[in-house]
Amino acid sequence: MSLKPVEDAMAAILARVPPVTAETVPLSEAAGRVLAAPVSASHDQPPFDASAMDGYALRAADAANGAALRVIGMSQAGAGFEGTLGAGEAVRIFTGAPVPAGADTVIMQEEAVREGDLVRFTAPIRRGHSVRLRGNDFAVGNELLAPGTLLGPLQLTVAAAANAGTVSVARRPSVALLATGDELVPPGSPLGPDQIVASNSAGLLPLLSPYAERVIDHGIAPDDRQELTSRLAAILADQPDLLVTTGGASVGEHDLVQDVLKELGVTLDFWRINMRPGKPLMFGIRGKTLIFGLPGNPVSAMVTALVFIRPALRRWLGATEPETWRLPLAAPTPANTARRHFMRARLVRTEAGSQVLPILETDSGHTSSMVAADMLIVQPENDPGRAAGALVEAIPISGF
Ligand SMILES: Nc1nc2c(c(=O)[nH]1)N[C@H]1C(S)=C(S)[C@@H](COP(=O)(O)OP(=O)(O)OC[C@H]3O[C@@H](n4cnc5c(N)ncnc54)[C@H](O)[C@@H]3O)O[C@H]1N2
Ligand code: MOO
Repeated sequence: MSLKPVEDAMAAILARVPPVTAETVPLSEAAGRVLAAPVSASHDQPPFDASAMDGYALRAADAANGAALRVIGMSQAGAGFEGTLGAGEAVRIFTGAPVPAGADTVIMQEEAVREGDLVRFTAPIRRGHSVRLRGNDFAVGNELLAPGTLLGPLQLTVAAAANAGTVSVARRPSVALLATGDELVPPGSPLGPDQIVASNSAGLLPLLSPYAERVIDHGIAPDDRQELTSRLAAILADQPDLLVTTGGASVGEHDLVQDVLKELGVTLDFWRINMRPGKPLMFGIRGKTLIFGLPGNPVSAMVTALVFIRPALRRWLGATEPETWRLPLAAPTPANTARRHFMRARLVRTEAGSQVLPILETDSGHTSSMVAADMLIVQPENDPGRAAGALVEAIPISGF
């Protein structure tokens, strides 16, 4: 069977992702969610002309030639001056307080000399200075946050300033994980002969959680047709939005996942991708459940999850797909094979700026080389290898 190009596999997966559905959540629970509808301003911000400094509000023309002004009252944040400021008058004012009617300028107190009821200014008066005009931040009706925006600390601050008590966000999918393999034991178990510690789900769970309503780890199923069938049938009966299996994806007699999934009614879209690591990725669908059968090798499982599942989940949430990075190589890359290589790499700081350092380990079972990796260099099919300094495409591993 020929290998499917990475782009075709991605397109086939994205075509199966359902349209965004929205739900309303309180702002206090919206961190990490993706907006499904815009957040627009329901009031002007600031809602009134406000002072940017502690000092005095006045009419610039009155104090232009060093004249003393009479202080007739006070304007505090939350309790503005009621009257209108007239010729030759000033109002003591504090940061955030409404600028009184009649005033056009605020002078900070460091540039003022107070003598009883009078105040004079020691610096040139600049009309309009230190006044935040009503609506200068945003005005009623302005769209402040677009659908697809990930709500982080800065975005939530703006949403709160816009007086949004609730926001409309994308419903998140439920995800089920299942590791397969007779040799696997959970982390922390005594290791018997021929056994391997199951590590894939430990990484997939935190990788997928930011996008998911919940990720349920269903543990380990053995390479036994009957047992695997009943475990997968039980998981599919719950109709998770996504089922992610690892292992058993290849061609050996014990690689049963594909057969069992088919028997359980999964329509297989494809199997085997023109990439390394991760060639034996399976993708299929059953009812509303999208099924990703990841290879068992831990690096392959991580890479296929980063390259395919993460963009699928971003699409699910309507989140803006980030651009890949283009960075200069900190060291040369070797020639590639005919399969696209997602090469472990590390972002390094040099005097010339940020660069990406390839990690030359290519064994897809080699987990310790992943520790230093925070990027994947995307090396094209048949790439002849590049010299240090050449610009290459890279995908950051962390981040949404
Ligand atoms: N004759 C061929 N053999 C293989 C091919 C091939 O095309 N022809 N492809 C190779 C490639 S590429 C990969 S990748 C692997 C994928 O194999 P499977 O998905 O069937 O994975 P397993 O055989 O079950 O396991 C592979 C490896 O990973 C370990 N493993 C499995 N699950 C876990 C887990 N949850 N945590 C940690 N480690 C895990 C397992 O013990 C094996 O060492 O197939 C090649 N073979
Ligand atoms: O495609 Mo496999 O992941 O190279 O070992």
